Amino acid sequence: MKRLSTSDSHFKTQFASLLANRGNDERRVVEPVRNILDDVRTRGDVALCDYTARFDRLTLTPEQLRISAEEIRSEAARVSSELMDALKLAAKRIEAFHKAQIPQDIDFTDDQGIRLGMRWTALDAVGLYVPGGKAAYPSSVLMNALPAKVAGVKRIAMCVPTPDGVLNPLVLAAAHLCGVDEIYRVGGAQAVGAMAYGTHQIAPVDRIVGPGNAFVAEAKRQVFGHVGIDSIAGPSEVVVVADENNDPRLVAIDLLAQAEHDEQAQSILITTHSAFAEAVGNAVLNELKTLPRSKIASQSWENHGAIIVVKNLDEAADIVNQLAPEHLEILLDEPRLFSENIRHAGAIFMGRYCPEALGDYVGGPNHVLPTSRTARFASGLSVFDFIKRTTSIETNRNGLKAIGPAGVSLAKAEGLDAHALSLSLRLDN
Ligand SMILES: NC(=O)c1ccc[n+]([C@@H]2O[C@H](COP(=O)([O-])OP(=O)(O)OC[C@H]3O[C@@H](n4cnc5c(N)ncnc54)[C@H](O)[C@@H]3O)[C@@H](O)[C@H]2O)c1
Ligand SMILES: N[C@H](CO)Cc1c[nH]c[nH+]1
Ligand SMILES: [Zn+2]
Repeated sequence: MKRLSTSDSHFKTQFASLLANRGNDERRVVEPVRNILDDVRTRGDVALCDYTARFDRLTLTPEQLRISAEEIRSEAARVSSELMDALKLAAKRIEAFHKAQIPQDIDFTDDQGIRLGMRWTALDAVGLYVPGGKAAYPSSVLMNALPAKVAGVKRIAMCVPTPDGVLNPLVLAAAHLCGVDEIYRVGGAQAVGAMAYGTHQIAPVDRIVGPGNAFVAEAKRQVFGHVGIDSIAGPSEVVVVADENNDPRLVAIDLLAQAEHDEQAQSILITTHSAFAEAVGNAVLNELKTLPRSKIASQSWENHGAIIVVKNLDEAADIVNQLAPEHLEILLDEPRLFSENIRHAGAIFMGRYCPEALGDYVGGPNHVLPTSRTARFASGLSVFDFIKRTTSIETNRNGLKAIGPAGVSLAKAEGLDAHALSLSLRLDN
């Protein structure tokens, strides 16, 4: 863990190294992923079965890649009613928030009498990647599937690795709840390749969404262009801005809630109070003694964690904007006031009773968010990832007469005679 203070003369250098230290180093996986994708393109399902045997220790025939309706039903039936109710509450809130995102079409006639429009259309087929290597993420099923459903996507295919062949009942229950029944037990780059290029068993999709490890992220990067993708998700991050009126233990736990995701996750505390910073640092070490995922969390905290003591909240806001974190918790008396100065963050959690974990599960907004400082230019998963725009122009002779001559001039200036004629012949008509 790095301790930084803006009063320190080395702060700029130390902070620069903190900023640089983000994202998966995907260079080491570029070649292996390229080979896997080529192999899936060439050998299709046979390659999928080979990689599933190698990485997930599961021997399958191509026909067994898809999880059957009976397996989905029987696994989902094993989920307790308490968990089922929790899934339903989460689904209801996520669905409602994403429904509120549906944008309006545009359709108006301008003062030259030309009718202009823009229409939103859902994608035909999308592929959801649901991570399943180190941990299973039923909540990510809801976060990926529900915006697609709300957008009106007709076909939703889902890939999830099942290490050692173990199905996760809650993952399947979540998929079932969202009406997703095309599910394949394939993970990693091979799953991304199958959804992008198609195999005999898995028809190709138009866009692939969902988080995953470095292999998944790099595979999405390599298939981009052939299909759409949502983003390249890196390791999880949280920045907590807290004053000394917080319980250090709660702040420590919030930092560890990100750290326990992944050894590469990053958790940063920003505070104006150095004694409080010290107390949180100690509380983190204390909590690590009992946390079940302490091995992952302590590596993350040790290598990527930081505590930054600032002189005032303006400095804190400036640092947050430079970090552009995936998640920002504001544990202050007036969180909304502080948030007004934040321009770059994937999602903001305001108030001492609003930890990031609330948004991971049941808040409503999506938990698939821009990482590795990409919140400077990107946003979290939403209905917009599953719809696209088509624009339209409609005019009669009068409208063409009003604006066509300017088009002729521009076409001639570009040396495009057919363009110019396409307009002028009609104007002369
Ligand atoms: N941003 C989010 O919303 C969000 C949500 C959930 C999870 N996550 C992140 O997703 C990631 C999940 O990673 P994971 O590993 O647990 O699951 P995963 O499903 O992403 O990856 C597992 C797959 O990786 C492949 N793989 C493993 N070792 C390989 C190797 N040596 N060569 C080629 N392929 C290999 C295997 O095919 C395996 O099936 C974590 O980093 C987690 O933090 C992010
Ligand atoms: N915090 C993760 C996104 O960065 C999402 C998640 C899923 N389950 C728990 N957390
Ligand atoms: Zn989380």
